[in-house]
Amino acid sequence: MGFEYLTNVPLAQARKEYLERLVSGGFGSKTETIPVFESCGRVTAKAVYAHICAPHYAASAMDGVAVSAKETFSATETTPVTLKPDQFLVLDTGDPIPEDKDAVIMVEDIVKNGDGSITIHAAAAPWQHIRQIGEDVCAGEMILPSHMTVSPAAIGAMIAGGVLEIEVIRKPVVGIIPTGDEIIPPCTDPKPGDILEFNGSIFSAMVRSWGAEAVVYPIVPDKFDQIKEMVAKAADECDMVILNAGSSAGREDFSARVIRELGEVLYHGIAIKPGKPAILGCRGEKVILGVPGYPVSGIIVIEQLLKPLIDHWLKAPAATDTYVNATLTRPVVSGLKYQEFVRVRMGCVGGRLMASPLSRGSGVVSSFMKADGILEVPQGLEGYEAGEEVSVRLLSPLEKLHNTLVIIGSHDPLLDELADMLHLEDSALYISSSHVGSMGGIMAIRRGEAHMAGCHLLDTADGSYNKAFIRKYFPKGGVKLVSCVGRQQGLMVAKGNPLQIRKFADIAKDGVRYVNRQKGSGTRILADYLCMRENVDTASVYGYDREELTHTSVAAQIASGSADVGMGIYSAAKLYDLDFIPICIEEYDLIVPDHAWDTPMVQALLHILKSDAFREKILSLGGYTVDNPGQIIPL
Ligand SMILES: Nc1nc2c(c(=O)[nH]1)N[C@H]1C(S)=C(S)[C@@H](COP(=O)(O)OP(=O)(O)OC[C@H]3O[C@@H](n4cnc5c(N)ncnc54)[C@H](O)[C@@H]3O)O[C@H]1N2
Ligand code: MOO
Repeated sequence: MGFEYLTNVPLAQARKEYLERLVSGGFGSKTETIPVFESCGRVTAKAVYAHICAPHYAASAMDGVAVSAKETFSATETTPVTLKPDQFLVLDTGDPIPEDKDAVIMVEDIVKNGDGSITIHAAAAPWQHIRQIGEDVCAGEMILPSHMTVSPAAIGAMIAGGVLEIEVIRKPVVGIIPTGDEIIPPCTDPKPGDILEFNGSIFSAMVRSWGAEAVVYPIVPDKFDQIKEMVAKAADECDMVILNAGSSAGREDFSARVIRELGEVLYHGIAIKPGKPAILGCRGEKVILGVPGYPVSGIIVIEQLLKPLIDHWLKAPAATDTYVNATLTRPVVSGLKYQEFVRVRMGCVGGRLMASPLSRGSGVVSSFMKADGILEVPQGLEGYEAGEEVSVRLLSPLEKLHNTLVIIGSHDPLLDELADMLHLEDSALYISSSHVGSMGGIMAIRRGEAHMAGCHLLDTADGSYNKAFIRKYFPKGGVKLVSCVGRQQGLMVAKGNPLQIRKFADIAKDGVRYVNRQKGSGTRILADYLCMRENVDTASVYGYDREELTHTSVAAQIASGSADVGMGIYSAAKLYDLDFIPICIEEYDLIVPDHAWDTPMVQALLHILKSDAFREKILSLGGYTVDNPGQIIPL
C-alpha cells in the first residue's frame, strides 16, 4: 500500500472550517435540568428568575426589640422614653416583624427596668434594622443571565429565590478509543514491543479539566472492521470521539478510512508539529477527531483542535493565555512548513526570564510534564537563535518561575534528591535542572542563564578537579565554587559481568559495545583521558560515538541490552541493578555566580547541603563520599 497524501492546512484555517462544518451539521450545546445545589461551575442554559422574594417577610436584622418608631420619637440622651411591655416585642436576628411594629432597637441600646419596661435614649428611625421583603432578591427578578457560570454564592441566591432546579448546558461526553495491536492495559512488567496504554488517561484528564465528561473505550486491535465498529458505537453514545493512533501513513493506519466510511473527513494533515497527521472528521453533528498515537502529538492536537470545540459547546469564554518574553538558551530550528510547538523549561535568573527547549520527540511525554511554557514557532519561520528574545505561552504560574533555582550542567541523580528536599523544606521553592554536561554548565553560568552549575572537570595536568577550570573560564572571578560530594566513577556492566570486563582498557575488546556520554560532560572528559592514559584507540571502541545525556540513560541502555558497558557513577548502576567496576573518585562541585548567591533559593539549598538529612540521604544512595558539602572551596 502506498502512502496517502496528507494535507498541510494552517491551524487557524483548519480550526475555523472544522467548527463551521460541525455547526452546519447540527453540532452545539445540549441542555439538562439539574438540582441547583449540584450546579456550581456549570453554565446556565437560559436566564434564571426568582420565584419568591428573599427575604419573603420583613425580618429583624439585629437581636433586640421591635417597636413602633413613632412611640420613640421624643427619646434623647436627656429625655429618655420608657416603653411598657405591650409597646415592644423582644426578638432575634431573622425573626419576623409584627404588623404593628416598624423599627428594631438593638439590645445594647436599651436599658431593662425591673418592672418589665425598657428605657431608650435615642429615637428609632422607621424601618431601622429591618430587612425588607425582597431586600436580596425580588420575585420575578433575574438572578442569573444565560450562559453564566454558577458560583457558590449564586447557588445561595437561587435557593433563596425559591429556585431549586435549573437548566444548564450538559457537559459534552468525549469518547476516547485507544487502538493498536501493541497497546496493552497499564501494568508493571511489559514485554518488548508492548506499549502501555496511557494516552487514554492523559486525554480523559485533559477533557475533564475543560469541563467535559470522558469515557475511555477498551483498546481496539489494528483491525479495520473492529475499529469501525467501535467508532460507530462511540459516535452513537458520545458527542465527540477521539480515535487515537493509526493517523499516519503506516500499513495499519486505518483511522482516516474508518472515519470516511462512517462520515466524512474535512482534513487529514494539519500544518502543525507535533501533530501533523491529525484527522478532522465528523458524522453529522458528532465530532470524530483522529489523533496521532504519539502522546505529545496527541496532547497538542487535542488542545489545539478539541478544546475550542468543547469551549464552543460549553459557551465558555475564550481562554486567556498568558504570554511572556524570555531569552532562549539554545537555538530552536524549525521547518518552514509547520507551525511548531516547542516545550520549554523556564526560570528567572538575574531578573531575566530564561527558556530552555526540552526534548522535541513526539514520544517524550515527560517533556510536557516538565514544561513551564510553550514556544510557538510560526509557520514560515526557520526558528530562533540562542540568546534571542521570544514570546512564550506560560503553562506554569509566573510566581513559580521566580522561585525556581535553575541548575544547568553536569547531571547527577542527587540533584533530583536535592529538588525533593528543597521543595519538602519550603513548598514555594523549586529546582529546574538541565543536563548539558560540566562545560555546558560553565558556559550557562558565563551567559547568566543559571543560578548554579554542577561540575566535575578533571585537570589532567595534576589530577585536581574544577578549580583550574574556574580560574580559566572566570578569570575576573564573579563565581564561588561550593563543595558538594565525591563520586565513585566506574564502568557499568550487565549483572554478572557476562563479558568479563575488569579494567578500563577492556572497553576496546572485541564484541564489547560501549555507550558514551556527550562531549563536554565531565564523564566524557574522564573517558577520553583514560583512553589516552591506557593507550586505547577510541576509533577501535565500538559505540564510542554513541552519546547519552545522563548517567541514568547510559545505565538504561546497558540494562536494556542495547550496550554492554558505559562510564558512569555507582548510584546509576545501582538504580538499574548493574554490576560496577570502580575506576576513581571524582569531585562533584557546584558553581554559583555571585549575583545569585543571596537569592532565597541558593541560600535554602546551601542550608540543605550542610544538613545531616542530606548526608544521610547521599550515603544511603551509595557510591558517594561526603566531606564538606556546602562549604566554599578556596580558588
Ligand atoms: N512513514 C511515515 N511514518 C510516520 C509519519 C509519516 O508521515 N510517514 N508520521 C509520523 C508522525 S509525525 C506521527 S505523529 C506518527 C503518528 O502515528 P499514528 O497516529 O499513526 O500512531 P501509531 O503509529 O499507531 O502510534 C505511534 C506511537 O504512539 C504511541 N501510542 C499509540 N497509542 C498509544 C496509547 N494509547 N498510549 C500510549 N502510547 C501510544 C506508541 O508509542 C506508538 O508507537 O507517525 C509517524 N510515522
Ligand atoms: O506530527 Mo508528528 O506528531 O510530528 O510527531
